[in-house]
Amino acid sequence: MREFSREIKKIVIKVGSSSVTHQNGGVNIERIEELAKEIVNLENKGIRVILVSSGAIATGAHRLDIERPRGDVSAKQATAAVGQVTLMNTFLKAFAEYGFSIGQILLTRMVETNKIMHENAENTINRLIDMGVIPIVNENDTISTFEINFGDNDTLSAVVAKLVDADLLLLLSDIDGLYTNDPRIDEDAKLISEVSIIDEKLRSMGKDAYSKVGTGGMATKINAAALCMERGIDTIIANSIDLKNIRRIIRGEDIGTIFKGKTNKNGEAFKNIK
Ligand SMILES: Nc1ncnc2c1ncn2[C@@H]1O[C@H](COP(=O)(O)OP(=O)(O)O)[C@@H](O)[C@H]1O
Ligand SMILES: N[C@@H](CCC(=O)OP(=O)(O)O)C(=O)O
Repeated sequence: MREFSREIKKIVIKVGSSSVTHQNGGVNIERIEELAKEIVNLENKGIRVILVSSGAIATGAHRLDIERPRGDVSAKQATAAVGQVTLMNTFLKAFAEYGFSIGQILLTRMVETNKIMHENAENTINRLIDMGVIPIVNENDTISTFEINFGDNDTLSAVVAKLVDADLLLLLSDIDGLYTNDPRIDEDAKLISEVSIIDEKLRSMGKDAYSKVGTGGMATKINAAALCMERGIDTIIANSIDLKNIRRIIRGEDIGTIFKGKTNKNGEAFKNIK
């Protein structure tokens, strides 16, 4: 069984585009319904959950019946604006099934560096949590072009985990975890169970996304884990294909790849350090 650096009371779960949409970009209703069920189950156990969901661009393109825009930034932004509505509508219905409300939070990475934005985002998310509402975060693609260019909701989810001082960041993707190489191109690649140091060798294993809908691949997930590690927050990358993985992971089962948060010399996880 796994030991976490902190007792798990608050977690950030990030789902990638490939987890909430089908290959053609259409919203994966079944997956979203299962996700809502798992999250509500955690909430009922007293574990607070903040969800970060990608998929706005993929969903928007499907809705508009256009190819997913690649290079054209304003086309991506407009497509995301359409898809975000469909995505949230699906989450709204899925959580309503269990009597839970959701709150939409659109952020940019600037919350990390801008003190006022940081405080406002922190206050809003914390207030939603206090109200028993599930915050659902995506990047604000209309005003932010950095993330949209790099497809990097992974880093944004780490920023959110730090912002709310989460005990765990769970990155759910279309793959079992970090392998020694992309297993879609290298059949000898091996799954790594635990990472305690992120060095150049490890970074070089994380390649770009192979799928049509995902962006950033493992490289951005390793970046996210590195940000959390510094704050003593564990990060786990696991497969969203079976969402019961969420409860298994929380039970301490050895699923996916864990990046262990740094601890101080007494072995205690760093906490409440800005
Ligand atoms: N070392 C690696 N281990 C596992 N997957 C990798 C690795 N390098 C690249 N990948 C690719 O990263 C993809 C996951 O990233 P991405 O498609 O961006 O997912 P998401 O949409 O969930 O953010 C995998 O499907 C795989 O093709
Ligand atoms: N804001 C964009 C995020 C794109 C993105 O980061 O995608 P992913 O690599 O699937 O997490 C969207 O919702 O489409």
